[in-house]
Amino acid sequence: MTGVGSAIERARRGRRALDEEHLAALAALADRVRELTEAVVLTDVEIDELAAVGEQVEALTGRLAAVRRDAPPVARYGGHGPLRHVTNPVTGLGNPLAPPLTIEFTETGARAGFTLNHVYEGPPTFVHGGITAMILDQVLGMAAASKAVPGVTASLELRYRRPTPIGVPLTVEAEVTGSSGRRSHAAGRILDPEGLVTVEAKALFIAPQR
Ligand SMILES: CCCCCCCCCCCCCCCC(=O)SCCNC(=O)CCNC(=O)[C@H](O)C(C)(C)COP(=O)(O)OP(=O)(O)OC[C@H]1O[C@@H](n2cnc3c(N)ncnc32)[C@H](O)[C@@H]1OP(=O)(O)O
Repeated sequence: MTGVGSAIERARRGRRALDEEHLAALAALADRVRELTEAVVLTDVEIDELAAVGEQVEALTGRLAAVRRDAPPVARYGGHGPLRHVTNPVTGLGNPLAPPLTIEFTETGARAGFTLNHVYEGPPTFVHGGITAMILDQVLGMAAASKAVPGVTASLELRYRRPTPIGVPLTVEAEVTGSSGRRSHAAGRILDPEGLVTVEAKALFIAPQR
């Protein structure tokens, strides 16, 4: 077996699934680490306190790393449905880097409401463009996977129309615009609280060959 498709399938099959209780505990830990990350970004404590907290965090990292998996786990959310990648950097409940977004499927695609804090800041008071690109890639990809053919991103085109603000409710939405064979096309956008488009995206997803 060669090719990206079989590599993805082999990797998924080899991952150990978490039960609901374990997933809930991992998600709670990831939430605490999100709070820690925001506290690091905004802290104004003295240098000695920074060093002291750093030592404590190092000790906690050692406790978690004491028993390691070879690769991140998968789980069925709510104990049913498909195996999900619980450490996806956009939606993963178990990944502190993920905001995380809860994506709903719509008639034509997918959408999510979310708010980003200063951890995701690029230009002062605005979201980093790489972060909005990552979110759009994921949501367009999920729209394509649910309404057309699941695939990896072959191209992603972005238009940054206005800055995306930090700390306010945002919406991301995507719809499938076409599909043929192994290819799915999707379009989407991020909207600010007034409904103004901040970033527009178009993407092509291709189902990898086995
Ligand atoms: C088991 C499956 C699971 C899949 C998973 C599902 C996940 C459920 C959704 C979750 C949502 C995730 C959303 C985030 C998804 C990432 O972030 S994926 C990570 C980023 N992307 C990558 O790493 C992809 C890297 N690239 C590749 O692996 C390969 O280039 C690809 C895209 C699989 C294509 O390779 P290939 O199958 O060998 O392609 P090839 O036969 O050359 O081309 C096929 C056709 O597409 C066209 N094409 C290829 N590339 C392009 C392009 N960039 N632009 C235009 N046309 C192109 C070709 O011209 C060709 O057309 P035809 O000749 O058929 O008319």
